[in-house]
Amino acid sequence: MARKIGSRYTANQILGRGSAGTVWLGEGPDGPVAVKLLREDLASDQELVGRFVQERTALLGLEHPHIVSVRDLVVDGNDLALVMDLVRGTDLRTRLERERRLAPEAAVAIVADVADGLAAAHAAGVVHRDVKPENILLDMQGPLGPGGAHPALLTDFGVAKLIDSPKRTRATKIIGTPDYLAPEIVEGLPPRAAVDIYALATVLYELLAGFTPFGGGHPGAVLRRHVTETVVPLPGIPEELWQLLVQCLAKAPASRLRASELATRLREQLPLLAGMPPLDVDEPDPAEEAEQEPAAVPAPRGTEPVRRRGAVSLVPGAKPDSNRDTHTSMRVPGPDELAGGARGTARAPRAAGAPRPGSARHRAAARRRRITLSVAAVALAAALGVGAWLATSGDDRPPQDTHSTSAP
Ligand SMILES: Nc1ncnc2c1ncn2[C@@H]1O[C@H](COP(=O)(O)OP(=O)(O)OP(=O)(O)O)[C@@H](O)[C@H]1O
Repeated sequence: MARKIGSRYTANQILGRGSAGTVWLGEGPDGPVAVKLLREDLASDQELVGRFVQERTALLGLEHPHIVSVRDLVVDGNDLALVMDLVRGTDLRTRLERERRLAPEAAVAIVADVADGLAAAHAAGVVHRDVKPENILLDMQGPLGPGGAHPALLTDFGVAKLIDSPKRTRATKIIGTPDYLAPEIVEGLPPRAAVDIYALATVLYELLAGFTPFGGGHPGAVLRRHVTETVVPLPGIPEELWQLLVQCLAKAPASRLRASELATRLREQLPLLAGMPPLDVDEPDPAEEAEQEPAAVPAPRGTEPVRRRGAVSLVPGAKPDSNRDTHTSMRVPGPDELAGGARGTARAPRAAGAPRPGSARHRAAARRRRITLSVAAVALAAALGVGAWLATSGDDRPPQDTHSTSAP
């Protein structure tokens, strides 16, 4: 059923739902658009509306072939909507679910596109903060690139930051998706451009392997692995590509490549990857994961049971508006839980048919948890000895001296 959005747009048909609202196929004065209509409880939050207006310039200013541009912001009665370029295609999560693993050439081509988009955003002083397959759209009407990959566009720029509440984030929480969270965020540092590189390298690993390097099990264990564990090599991956991944998954943000360098280096590798089939990597064993999960993060006495999964809203207290398991709440893990977690549990991929390495406790479904976390900074700091999990509602812009990048 069609509905008016402000005076200039009509929303005609639902394209998809996320945790923040519903995306519609719409029509505007200049033709078809995608309209992200935020949930009513978000739209009625005056503080949030104020921030949308404040961030208007940054949101509307990002123009790049690999970024889904925001064309307009509509604040109209109970409606708060972002009007975006319409991408006719699918998101990368859907493709990955369908194919399980991508051929290296296609994976690298997609990630190089996203790196180009990030380079432009970082040069404009914007950090995405939520790079993940759900936020990468594939334009099926665009020309086919290397490995048969359609052009990839990064979407949802600045949305995580806007929807995140300063009141709550100033205290002790982070918004994000644990599988893709850079270690420095876990350590309480403000998110700079390098967090996007880490997240994008995680996406590349996931496209190649079929699972993320540090995911699986309890969200607290996932965060701990980002800080303490090293990524385990993927069988059969070309050495140069592996070195690139390792560099971009470095614990130290300064060691990671900048987005423009990453795009260039990835594209240099494309000829070597032409025709290579998807890597033959066996999935970690779900049965072993089920056995080991509880031991990794034991429930402390006298606390509520951990809620392990389930879609919840991006904003605490609001009803979920998603039919996908992309956000999960968790109870704050206590110091005992974190300190008592299993050691050396980073995913250990193995060549198909090789014996299991013994510590595979990762369910396929658990790999895809998209989680919004509220965590106690002090508790984690005590447990890890690395600092607090602090969400920052402060300036997300990368310091120009360390991570500014040039638009391609
Ligand atoms: N600009 C767009 N053009 C076409 N389809 C889009 C566009 N933006 C989003 N969609 C579709 O709408 C769906 C929901 O998008 P949305 O950004 O709300 O949620 P998400 O990113 O999948 O999840 P979450 O916001 O919970 O992380 C996407 O999966 C995609 O299929």
